[in-house]
Amino acid sequence: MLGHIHPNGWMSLGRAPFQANFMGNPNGLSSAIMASTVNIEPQTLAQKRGLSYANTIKLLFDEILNTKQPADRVLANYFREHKKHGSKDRKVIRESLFSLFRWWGWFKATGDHQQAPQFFAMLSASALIEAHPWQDIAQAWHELAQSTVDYQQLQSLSANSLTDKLALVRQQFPEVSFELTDLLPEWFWQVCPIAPELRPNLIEAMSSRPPIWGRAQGIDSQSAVKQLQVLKIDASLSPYFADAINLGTKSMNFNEISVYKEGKIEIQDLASQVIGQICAPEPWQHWWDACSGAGGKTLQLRSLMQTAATKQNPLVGSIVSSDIRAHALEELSKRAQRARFDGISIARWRSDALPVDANHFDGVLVDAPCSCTGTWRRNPDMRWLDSLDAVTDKAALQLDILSRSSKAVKQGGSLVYATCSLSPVENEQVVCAFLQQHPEFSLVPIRHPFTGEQTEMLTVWPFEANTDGMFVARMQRNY
Ligand SMILES: C[S@@+](CC[C@H](N)C(=O)[O-])C[C@H]1O[C@@H](n2cnc3c(N)ncnc32)[C@H](O)[C@@H]1O
Repeated sequence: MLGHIHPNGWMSLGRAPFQANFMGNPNGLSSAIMASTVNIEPQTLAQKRGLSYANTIKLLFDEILNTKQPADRVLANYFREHKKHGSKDRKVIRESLFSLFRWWGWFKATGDHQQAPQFFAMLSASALIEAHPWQDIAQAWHELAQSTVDYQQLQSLSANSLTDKLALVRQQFPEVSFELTDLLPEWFWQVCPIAPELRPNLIEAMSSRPPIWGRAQGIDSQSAVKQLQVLKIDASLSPYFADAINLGTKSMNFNEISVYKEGKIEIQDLASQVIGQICAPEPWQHWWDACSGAGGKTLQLRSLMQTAATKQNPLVGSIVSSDIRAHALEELSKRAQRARFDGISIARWRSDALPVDANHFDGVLVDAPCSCTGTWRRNPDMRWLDSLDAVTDKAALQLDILSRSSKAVKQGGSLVYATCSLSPVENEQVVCAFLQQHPEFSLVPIRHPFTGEQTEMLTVWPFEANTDGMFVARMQRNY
């Protein structure tokens, strides 16, 4: 039986000139996509491999766009079901897929990606823009795209800065007009009114991956860095916080790293570490992490308390961690055990009623659920899967969680509100609405740890120290 050839060049399975090797049965993915292959006869080994990769990436790319499920999740499911992909295959598939989303703001203007040559052109452009090491595959994609643009010439262009990348994409698709602002969705600019002169910095940061940031706990950061360097991990100290460690940009399996397995380092973005630093808990204080999730900030708070403890100022304080998700709290317990932290207890939110005592805590941290626009650098697909609602639909919940949690703060205590959103809708506006309804609280000025600037509410921009984006405001209960 002959396969059905679509006019766009992708072809349902059957007898095809070349049938891409799907390397297994992609259970859970849409069968229409699963069946797609391409009606192009590859000539070289690189083209055959390029075609095979392209089919897998196309299948995943469409699945993510169609179902709006995060790329990370779709990819994890796919690899769980397709064990025969080696680590190199996984890397090419993963990095290429993420690149497509990172540059989708440009690529979507280049034509219909359902057309096979168009999809190959996007893949080769993304590999060139990001200078991926598999240039033989990138060249094969360029050949399969049947582009008339000279590949060697494209390859000779620099791709270091975002302006270089823009020049490169303009060369590859001379008939299309591209702008830097296209790289983030139009609706984002409506809810993130950053000063126009800072826009290019923000776009550049959002179009690249930040390094992996870690935090030393119960170990001196210098000795943690040394142990990591022995394992050939590109680790270095950060100029901002004594416990922060830059782990470089290469992905690694932390479960093979002893300092991690022993709980001596935790993975935590540097912007997220700002929140614990702003909380600055004293060893004798009692803190409540009201939206603790799996405990990234609980562990940081405990570590900071431990580090600050002295004979005169002993570690007698505690942390209570709460979330609505039981599974996240279980994960938190495991992480606390791994770090051998005591003084942390769990109180799950089971209803709107406070799961802890009112008027009790020296400090309450509300790391509220939000749109997560500040983490788009690590999840470039989310900017295209979400819409304006992702930013505008949570303000009422955020204000509600903040108001309910504030009841646990004792007089003279601190209330810290944080999000990983870059929008005032989820940040300043929520804090202002809260302060209007709660005159017993007032803002406490804070110092930006990266810029030194004094401010009342702080947005950590991804371009300041190569991090995610975060927001934080610290308040005090006066009566
Ligand atoms: C930004 S995440 C917290 C991340 C965490 N603090 C960390 O550092 O890893 C927000 C958390 O709020 C929780 N959450 C959502 N709705 C909530 C609610 N109504 N009350 C309490 N927590 C809620 C979510 O389950 C999620 O874990």
